[in-house]
Amino acid sequence: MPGYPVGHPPPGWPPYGHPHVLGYGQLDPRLDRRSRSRRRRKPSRSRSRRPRKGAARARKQKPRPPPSPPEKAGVDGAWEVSKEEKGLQLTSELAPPGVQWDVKLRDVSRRCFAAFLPSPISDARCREFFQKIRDGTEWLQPDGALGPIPRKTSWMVCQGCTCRYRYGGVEVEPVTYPPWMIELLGVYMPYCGINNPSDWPNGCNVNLYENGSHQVGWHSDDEPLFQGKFRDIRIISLSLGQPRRFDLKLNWPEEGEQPETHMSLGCGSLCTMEGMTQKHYMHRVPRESENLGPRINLTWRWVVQHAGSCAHGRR
Ligand SMILES: O=C(O)CCC(=O)C(=O)O
Ligand SMILES: [Fe+2]
Repeated sequence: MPGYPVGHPPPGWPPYGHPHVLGYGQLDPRLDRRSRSRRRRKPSRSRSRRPRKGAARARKQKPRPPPSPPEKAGVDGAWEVSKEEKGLQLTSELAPPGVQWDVKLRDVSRRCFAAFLPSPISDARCREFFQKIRDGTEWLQPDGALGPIPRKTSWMVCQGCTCRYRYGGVEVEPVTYPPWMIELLGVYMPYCGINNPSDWPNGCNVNLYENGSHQVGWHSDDEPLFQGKFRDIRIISLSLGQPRRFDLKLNWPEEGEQPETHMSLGCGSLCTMEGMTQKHYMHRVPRESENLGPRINLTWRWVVQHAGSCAHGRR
């Protein structure tokens, strides 16, 4: 698909592997900004480099404002070269006729886009998926700098990928896509114009927000695995359960620009972040009133820079 990096599943796709949860963690979101691209500190000699099974490893991190703005690369003062020049096609353009994506963020100068699709499936089906995921995931709630992170989480990958997810001083072991993930991808990818399983996302961050106090602070999904600071990428997010607010914020707003974009992500809805959004924007799910019900969110991504030790990296 022009403009999009895609995963390359191994022979034997789709994977019906056994869930294999080893560990996961992330920076304490009470710091309210979770930049995941910080340099890692040297590991202390007395500690093993590998996280122990079933647990995540976290180190103290200090919040840091975004670095100074990058140089502009486009013409006539544009931040980036144009979408047309790059051949970037948006989900709203790739989706089949009749599927009405609402492009909520259209930042042409930065080649950043975010779109929303209300639930295309029935409430009953959404509830079924919610239960399958809630009961079929070994949820982890690792410690951040100030205690347990305020949500539960898992990092899932297509069969054969062994890439850990490292961000915010935390290293997370991968879990192979369980059968319900394959089912979900089969239902939702066609709404995004992705019809061939070999083009499906090969990684997914799964979060469980048990109530309104669960949240994720400002961050961007800019880890080297996805290369979102350097090229167009697409992240597709599915929300199930309690509707929650989702905010996007410009890193380097210019005079007169609206710095924030807000959405409400309801049960069964999809939301995308496309192009260079992980370079120019941060996003978050803010804390709300405690008595809100549970929500599950899946953010599908394409791992394009596999670890040297990963079989996918060696092919
Ligand atoms: O829950 C959401 O909608 C966003 C989750 C997120 O930003 C992430 O997993 O990186
Ligand atoms: Fe994110």
